[in-house]
Amino acid sequence: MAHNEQIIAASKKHPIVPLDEGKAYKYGTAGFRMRADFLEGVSFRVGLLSALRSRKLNSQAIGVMITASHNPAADNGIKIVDPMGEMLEQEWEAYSTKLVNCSTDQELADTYTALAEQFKIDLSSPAKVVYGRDTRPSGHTLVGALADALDATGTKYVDYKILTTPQLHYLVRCTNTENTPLSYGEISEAGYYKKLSEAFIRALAGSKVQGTLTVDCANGVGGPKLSEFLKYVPQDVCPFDVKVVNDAVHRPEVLNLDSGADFVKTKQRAPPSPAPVLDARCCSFDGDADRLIYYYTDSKTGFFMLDGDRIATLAASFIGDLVRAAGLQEELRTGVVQTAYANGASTQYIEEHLRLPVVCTSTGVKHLHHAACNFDIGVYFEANGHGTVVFSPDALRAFKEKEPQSPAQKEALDSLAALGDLINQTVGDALSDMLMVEVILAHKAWTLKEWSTTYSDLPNRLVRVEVGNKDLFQATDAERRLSHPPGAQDEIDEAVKKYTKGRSFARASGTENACRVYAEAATRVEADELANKVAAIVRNFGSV
Ligand SMILES: CC(=O)N[C@H]1[C@@H](OP(=O)(O)O)O[C@H](CO)[C@@H](O)[C@@H]1O
Ligand SMILES: [Mg+2]
Repeated sequence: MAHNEQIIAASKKHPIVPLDEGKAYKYGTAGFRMRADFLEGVSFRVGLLSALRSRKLNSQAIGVMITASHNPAADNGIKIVDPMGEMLEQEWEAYSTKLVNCSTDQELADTYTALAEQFKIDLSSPAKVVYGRDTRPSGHTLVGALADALDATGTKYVDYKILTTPQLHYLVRCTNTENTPLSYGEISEAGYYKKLSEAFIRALAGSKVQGTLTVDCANGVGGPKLSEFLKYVPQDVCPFDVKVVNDAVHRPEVLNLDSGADFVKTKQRAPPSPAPVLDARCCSFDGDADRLIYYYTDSKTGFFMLDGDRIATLAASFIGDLVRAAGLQEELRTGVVQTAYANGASTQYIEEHLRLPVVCTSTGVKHLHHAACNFDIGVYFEANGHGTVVFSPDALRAFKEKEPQSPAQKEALDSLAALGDLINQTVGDALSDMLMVEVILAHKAWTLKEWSTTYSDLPNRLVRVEVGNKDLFQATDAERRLSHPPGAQDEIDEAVKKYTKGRSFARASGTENACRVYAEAATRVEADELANKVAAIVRNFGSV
């Protein structure tokens, strides 16, 4: 039977749920993400697209991750991962949207064939897809639909079952680099733990992690995976005292409930359970373990959060010092990538204190990742805790091959090489980022309080504004200004002018049906006032 007939037959088992009039499925910032009962047909169709993509890219393996990250338990989502573990190329997001929105099985099969023709894809060539899912119960049905699409298109596949999102990215890259000079690691979950634990010990280079680290896993997949990782850290060689909390994966209804990195960042407080312990070093993962936020509670000043901006500045400062100690500062360009949501004080600290260049990109990690790859060492984090550090092939080679002229230089080169292995090169990874932070704190012998004094955040406010049609709002200049509707940016500029250290911008959200307004200023009162004024401007322009 030709692919076409098989696709039509298999598709009947996984029909697409029609959306309300005028609505369509869309491959957004985080792939397709919505209530899980809409996603079975979507998953099937994503399977078809992944098969095409693999064949288009000379049979390299494509990844599919089934997760809705920090969303409520009833949601789920589907994301496609490109061969080096990076996010799906943007142009193909549109093709997947097109395939998913076909209204009949026949139209689906025809669109599949048309795409194959458009890209001159030989449908009899080999194709491979590897996939995993988070702990949501709906994941079962969704991988079933995915596998049916892969069978119908004669695609080989590996089901890695339950994984964190960054683990799947790791496995995709390992699969496609096996037996090459770029080999990224052993192609297994155990390989991931081995690589990270070995690099962690090397990067610590004898420094000791101080005290207990409490890790809130949002009752998601990060819990069991962190516990598994810890078995690979020999406590006699490397004492690492970790308390894993909120790891009730057997109770799907509590996933992301009052816990996790997104809760901590948006509510600006510690999870209520377990009860916060004064001065304890704590961090939170999100539901699929690709975001990380640190925090502590001080007896006098209360809750203090160290978010993505803080992690970026910590990493940039440490790595910048190592690059200088290794004598590589002329050879390798180090830089930091942020979005407009980064606190202005962090940007100033990086530029003026660390003397490193900062690039601002649009929201969404794929934009940051791309910009970070233009540096030899690119540190990127969104304020929400999603990010990583990417090293160019030149940088990795220099760490391994440069002849050290002194023991101190050798030590710096070894540390950089270890960080190159420790830090996930494919995507932000809560576990790997956490180990990086722990290494840096151990080397500096810093508590979270010491880390938090490097600079003071400007008071800021993020507001969500409901508007009739968010598409009226079009942004430019890395989303820092509005080009449409006409006149809106002039009014925002007028408002901002009145505030000391004032900065504010508005943009349409890429994940929700709303606009977001960010404002910061010298004082809390001014930041709130500015945010309210700009929100009022947006509301006004959005109501026409
Ligand atoms: C202000 C903010 O936090 N925006 C988030 C949010 O995007 P929006 O386009 O702002 O809805 O979701 C994205 C995907 O998770 C994340 O990358 C981004 O940082
Ligand atoms: Mg996530």
